[in-house]
Amino acid sequence: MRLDYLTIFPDYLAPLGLSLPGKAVESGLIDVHVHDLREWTHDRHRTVDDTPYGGGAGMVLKPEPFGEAFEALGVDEHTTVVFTTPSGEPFTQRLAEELATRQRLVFACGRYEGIDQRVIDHAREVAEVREVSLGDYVLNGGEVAALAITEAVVRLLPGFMGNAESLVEESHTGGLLEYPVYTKPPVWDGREVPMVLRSGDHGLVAAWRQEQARRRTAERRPDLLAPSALDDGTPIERAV
Ligand SMILES: COC(=O)COc1cccc(COC(=O)c2cn[nH]c2)c1
Repeated sequence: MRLDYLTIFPDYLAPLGLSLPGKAVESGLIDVHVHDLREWTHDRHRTVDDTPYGGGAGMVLKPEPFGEAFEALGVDEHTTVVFTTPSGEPFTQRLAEELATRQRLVFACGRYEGIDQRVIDHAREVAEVREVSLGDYVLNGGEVAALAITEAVVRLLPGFMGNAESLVEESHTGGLLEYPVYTKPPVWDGREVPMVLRSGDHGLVAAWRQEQARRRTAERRPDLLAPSALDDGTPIERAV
Protein backbone atom coordinates (compact mmCIF):
# COMPACT_ATOMS: atom_id res chain seq x y z
CA MET A 1 0.00 0.00 0.00
CA ARG A 2 1.19 3.49 -0.89
CA LEU A 3 0.36 6.28 1.55
CA ASP A 4 0.75 9.98 0.71
CA TYR A 5 0.14 12.90 3.07
CA LEU A 6 -0.56 16.48 2.01
CA THR A 7 0.02 18.90 4.89
CA ILE A 8 1.36 22.36 5.72
CA PHE A 9 3.03 20.83 8.79
CA PRO A 10 5.04 17.87 7.42
CA ASP A 11 7.02 17.57 10.67
CA TYR A 12 3.76 16.61 12.39
CA LEU A 13 3.79 13.38 10.44
CA ALA A 14 7.36 12.47 11.43
CA PRO A 15 6.04 9.72 13.79
CA LEU A 16 5.12 7.80 10.64
CA GLY A 17 8.73 6.66 10.53
CA LEU A 18 8.49 5.13 14.05
CA SER A 19 6.56 2.36 15.89
CA LEU A 20 4.05 0.26 13.96
CA PRO A 21 4.11 2.04 10.60
CA GLY A 22 7.92 2.22 10.83
CA LYS A 23 8.25 -1.57 10.81
CA ALA A 24 5.84 -1.77 7.89
CA VAL A 25 7.92 0.74 5.96
CA GLU A 26 11.14 -1.27 6.45
CA SER A 27 9.41 -4.49 5.48
CA GLY A 28 8.21 -2.83 2.28
CA LEU A 29 4.59 -3.47 3.21
CA ILE A 30 3.83 0.24 2.96
CA ASP A 31 5.43 3.08 1.01
CA VAL A 32 5.03 6.41 2.85
CA HIS A 33 5.47 9.88 1.32
CA VAL A 34 4.84 13.11 3.23
CA HIS A 35 4.47 16.27 1.13
CA ASP A 36 4.53 19.93 2.16
CA LEU A 37 1.54 21.56 0.46
CA ARG A 38 3.62 24.72 0.03
CA GLU A 39 5.60 22.81 -2.62
CA TRP A 40 2.67 23.72 -4.90
CA THR A 41 2.59 27.44 -4.15
CA HIS A 42 4.34 29.95 -6.41
CA ASP A 43 4.22 33.28 -4.63
CA ARG A 44 6.94 34.77 -2.45
CA HIS A 45 4.99 34.06 0.74
CA ARG A 46 4.04 30.54 -0.32
CA THR A 47 0.40 31.34 0.39
CA VAL A 48 -1.92 28.39 1.11
CA ASP A 49 -4.91 30.14 2.69
CA ASP A 50 -7.14 33.16 2.23
CA THR A 51 -10.25 34.77 3.72
CA PRO A 52 -13.62 33.03 3.26
CA TYR A 53 -16.07 34.22 0.60
CA GLY A 54 -19.28 35.24 2.34
CA GLY A 55 -17.30 36.61 5.26
CA GLY A 56 -16.81 35.08 8.69
CA ALA A 57 -13.78 34.57 10.87
CA GLY A 58 -10.74 32.50 10.07
CA MET A 59 -9.12 31.40 6.84
CA VAL A 60 -9.85 28.79 4.18
CA LEU A 61 -7.24 26.63 2.45
CA LYS A 62 -6.94 27.68 -1.19
CA PRO A 63 -7.85 25.16 -3.94
CA GLU A 64 -4.90 25.63 -6.33
CA PRO A 65 -2.15 24.01 -4.21
CA PHE A 66 -4.29 20.91 -3.57
CA GLY A 67 -5.27 20.70 -7.24
CA GLU A 68 -1.66 20.92 -8.41
CA ALA A 69 -0.58 18.46 -5.73
CA PHE A 70 -3.21 15.89 -6.76
CA GLU A 71 -2.01 16.26 -10.37
CA ALA A 72 1.65 15.91 -9.37
CA LEU A 73 0.89 12.86 -7.19
CA GLY A 74 -1.05 11.19 -9.99
CA VAL A 75 -4.28 10.99 -8.00
CA ASP A 76 -6.56 8.82 -10.15
CA GLU A 77 -9.27 6.15 -10.04
CA HIS A 78 -6.88 3.81 -8.22
CA THR A 79 -6.52 6.33 -5.38
CA THR A 80 -8.62 6.90 -2.29
CA VAL A 81 -8.31 10.49 -1.06
CA VAL A 82 -9.04 10.75 2.66
CA PHE A 83 -9.94 14.23 3.94
CA THR A 84 -9.75 14.24 7.74
CA THR A 85 -12.40 16.67 8.94
CA PRO A 86 -14.80 17.25 11.86
CA SER A 87 -17.63 17.11 9.35
CA GLY A 88 -16.73 13.69 7.99
CA GLU A 89 -18.25 10.24 8.38
CA PRO A 90 -17.30 8.64 11.72
CA PHE A 91 -14.08 6.61 11.58
CA THR A 92 -14.83 3.06 12.74
CA GLN A 93 -13.07 -0.30 12.71
CA ARG A 94 -15.32 -1.21 9.79
CA LEU A 95 -14.06 1.80 7.81
CA ALA A 96 -10.47 0.89 8.79
CA GLU A 97 -11.05 -2.59 7.35
CA GLU A 98 -12.44 -1.05 4.16
CA LEU A 99 -9.53 1.37 3.73
CA ALA A 100 -7.10 -1.50 4.34
CA THR A 101 -8.25 -3.05 1.07
CA ARG A 102 -7.18 -0.01 -1.00
CA GLN A 103 -3.93 0.07 -2.96
CA ARG A 104 -3.31 3.79 -2.39
CA LEU A 105 -4.44 6.32 0.19
CA VAL A 106 -3.77 10.08 -0.11
CA PHE A 107 -4.47 11.95 3.13
CA ALA A 108 -5.37 15.63 2.61
CA CYS A 109 -4.91 17.31 5.98
CA GLY A 110 -6.93 20.49 6.39
CA ARG A 111 -7.08 23.10 9.15
CA TYR A 112 -8.44 26.61 9.92
CA GLU A 113 -12.02 26.80 8.61
CA GLY A 114 -11.39 24.00 6.15
CA ILE A 115 -10.39 23.31 2.57
CA ASP A 116 -12.13 25.08 -0.36
CA GLN A 117 -15.08 22.81 -1.22
CA ARG A 118 -14.09 22.74 -4.90
CA VAL A 119 -11.04 20.64 -3.93
CA ILE A 120 -13.32 17.89 -2.62
CA ASP A 121 -15.68 18.23 -5.59
CA HIS A 122 -12.74 17.94 -8.00
CA ALA A 123 -11.26 14.97 -6.12
CA ARG A 124 -14.60 13.12 -6.30
CA GLU A 125 -14.41 13.28 -10.09
CA VAL A 126 -10.95 11.77 -10.38
CA ALA A 127 -10.67 9.41 -7.39
CA GLU A 128 -12.54 7.73 -4.55
CA VAL A 129 -13.03 10.27 -1.76
CA ARG A 130 -13.82 9.67 1.93
CA GLU A 131 -14.33 12.61 4.30
CA VAL A 132 -13.55 11.06 7.68
CA SER A 133 -14.01 12.31 11.24
CA LEU A 134 -12.06 10.86 14.15
CA GLY A 135 -14.69 12.08 16.59
CA ASP A 136 -16.96 14.93 17.57
CA TYR A 137 -14.31 17.45 18.49
CA VAL A 138 -12.20 19.95 16.60
CA LEU A 139 -8.42 19.61 16.30
CA ASN A 140 -6.15 22.31 14.94
CA GLY A 141 -5.33 20.20 11.94
CA GLY A 142 -6.09 16.94 10.23
CA GLU A 143 -2.60 15.48 10.71
CA VAL A 144 -3.32 13.84 14.08
CA ALA A 145 -6.44 12.22 12.62
CA ALA A 146 -4.43 11.05 9.60
CA LEU A 147 -1.90 9.40 11.95
CA ALA A 148 -4.63 7.64 13.92
CA ILE A 149 -6.40 6.41 10.79
CA THR A 150 -3.06 5.27 9.34
CA GLU A 151 -2.25 3.20 12.43
CA ALA A 152 -5.70 1.57 12.51
CA VAL A 153 -5.46 0.71 8.79
CA VAL A 154 -1.82 -0.37 8.49
CA ARG A 155 -2.06 -2.83 11.40
CA LEU A 156 -4.77 -4.68 9.47
CA LEU A 157 -2.62 -5.24 6.39
CA PRO A 158 -1.88 -8.95 5.80
CA GLY A 159 1.57 -9.90 7.05
CA PHE A 160 1.83 -6.85 9.24
CA MET A 161 0.89 -7.87 12.79
CA GLY A 162 3.35 -10.36 14.23
CA ASN A 163 0.60 -12.24 16.01
CA ALA A 164 -2.30 -12.47 13.55
CA GLU A 165 -4.59 -14.16 16.13
CA SER A 166 -4.58 -10.97 18.20
CA LEU A 167 -6.42 -9.28 15.34
CA VAL A 168 -9.21 -11.81 15.42
CA GLU A 169 -10.50 -11.27 18.94
CA GLU A 170 -9.88 -7.57 19.28
CA SER A 171 -12.36 -5.01 20.52
CA HIS A 172 -15.02 -3.55 18.22
CA THR A 173 -15.07 -6.77 16.24
CA GLY A 174 -18.40 -8.50 16.66
CA GLY A 175 -19.77 -5.16 17.78
CA LEU A 176 -18.90 -5.48 21.49
CA LEU A 177 -16.20 -3.83 23.60
CA GLU A 178 -13.30 -6.00 24.73
CA TYR A 179 -13.51 -7.99 27.97
CA PRO A 180 -11.11 -7.19 30.88
CA VAL A 181 -7.68 -8.82 30.58
CA TYR A 182 -5.24 -10.07 33.25
CA THR A 183 -1.72 -11.49 33.41
CA LYS A 184 0.71 -12.57 36.16
CA PRO A 185 1.10 -12.09 39.11
CA PRO A 186 -2.05 -13.95 40.32
CA VAL A 187 -2.42 -11.43 43.17
CA TRP A 188 -1.42 -7.76 42.98
CA ASP A 189 -2.36 -4.89 45.23
CA GLY A 190 -4.40 -7.41 47.21
CA ARG A 191 -6.46 -8.07 44.08
CA GLU A 192 -6.87 -11.59 42.75
CA VAL A 193 -7.27 -12.57 39.09
CA PRO A 194 -10.84 -13.93 38.59
CA MET A 195 -10.59 -17.66 39.36
CA VAL A 196 -12.47 -18.67 36.19
CA LEU A 197 -9.51 -17.43 34.12
CA ARG A 198 -7.19 -19.79 35.99
CA SER A 199 -9.61 -22.72 35.87
CA GLY A 200 -8.27 -24.11 32.59
CA ASP A 201 -11.88 -24.58 31.47
CA HIS A 202 -11.88 -22.89 28.04
CA GLY A 203 -15.67 -23.08 27.77
CA LEU A 204 -16.13 -21.31 31.09
CA VAL A 205 -13.50 -18.72 30.16
CA ALA A 206 -15.22 -17.99 26.82
CA ALA A 207 -18.62 -17.62 28.51
CA TRP A 208 -17.17 -15.34 31.20
CA ARG A 209 -15.47 -13.17 28.57
CA GLN A 210 -18.63 -12.89 26.46
CA GLU A 211 -20.63 -11.88 29.54
CA GLN A 212 -18.01 -9.31 30.55
CA ALA A 213 -17.95 -7.86 27.02
CA ARG A 214 -21.72 -7.52 26.94
CA ARG A 215 -21.86 -6.00 30.43
CA ARG A 216 -19.07 -3.51 29.64
CA THR A 217 -20.71 -2.59 26.35
CA ALA A 218 -24.12 -2.07 28.01
CA GLU A 219 -22.50 0.19 30.63
CA ARG A 220 -20.24 2.25 28.38
CA ARG A 221 -21.60 2.01 24.86
CA PRO A 222 -25.33 1.21 24.86
CA ASP A 223 -25.37 2.68 21.35
CA LEU A 224 -23.48 -0.38 20.16
CA LEU A 225 -26.29 -2.58 21.48
CA ALA A 226 -29.08 -0.49 19.89
CA PRO A 227 -31.24 -2.69 17.61
CA SER A 228 -30.25 -0.70 14.48
CA ALA A 229 -26.56 -1.30 15.20
CA LEU A 230 -27.19 -5.04 15.45
CA ASP A 231 -29.87 -5.17 12.82
CA ASP A 232 -28.89 -7.66 10.14
CA GLY A 233 -32.21 -7.20 8.38
CA THR A 234 -33.85 -10.36 9.81
CA PRO A 235 -37.53 -9.48 10.27
CA ILE A 236 -38.57 -9.53 13.95
CA GLU A 237 -41.40 -12.04 14.60
CA ARG A 238 -44.24 -9.89 15.87
CA ALA A 239 -46.23 -11.39 18.77
CA VAL A 240 -49.70 -11.94 17.31
C1 LIG B 1 -12.54 18.63 3.68
O1 LIG B 1 -11.71 18.67 4.84
C2 LIG B 1 -11.58 19.87 5.49
O2 LIG B 1 -12.11 20.88 5.08
C3 LIG B 1 -10.77 19.82 6.74
O3 LIG B 1 -11.02 21.00 7.50
C4 LIG B 1 -10.66 21.04 8.83
C5 LIG B 1 -11.05 22.15 9.58
C6 LIG B 1 -10.71 22.22 10.92
C7 LIG B 1 -9.96 21.19 11.52
C8 LIG B 1 -9.59 20.11 10.76
C9 LIG B 1 -8.79 19.01 11.39
O4 LIG B 1 -9.57 17.84 11.57
C10 LIG B 1 -10.26 17.75 12.78
O5 LIG B 1 -10.35 18.67 13.57
C11 LIG B 1 -10.93 16.47 13.02
C12 LIG B 1 -10.81 15.35 12.25
N1 LIG B 1 -11.56 14.40 12.84
N2 LIG B 1 -12.16 14.89 13.94
C13 LIG B 1 -11.78 16.17 14.07
C14 LIG B 1 -9.91 20.01 9.41
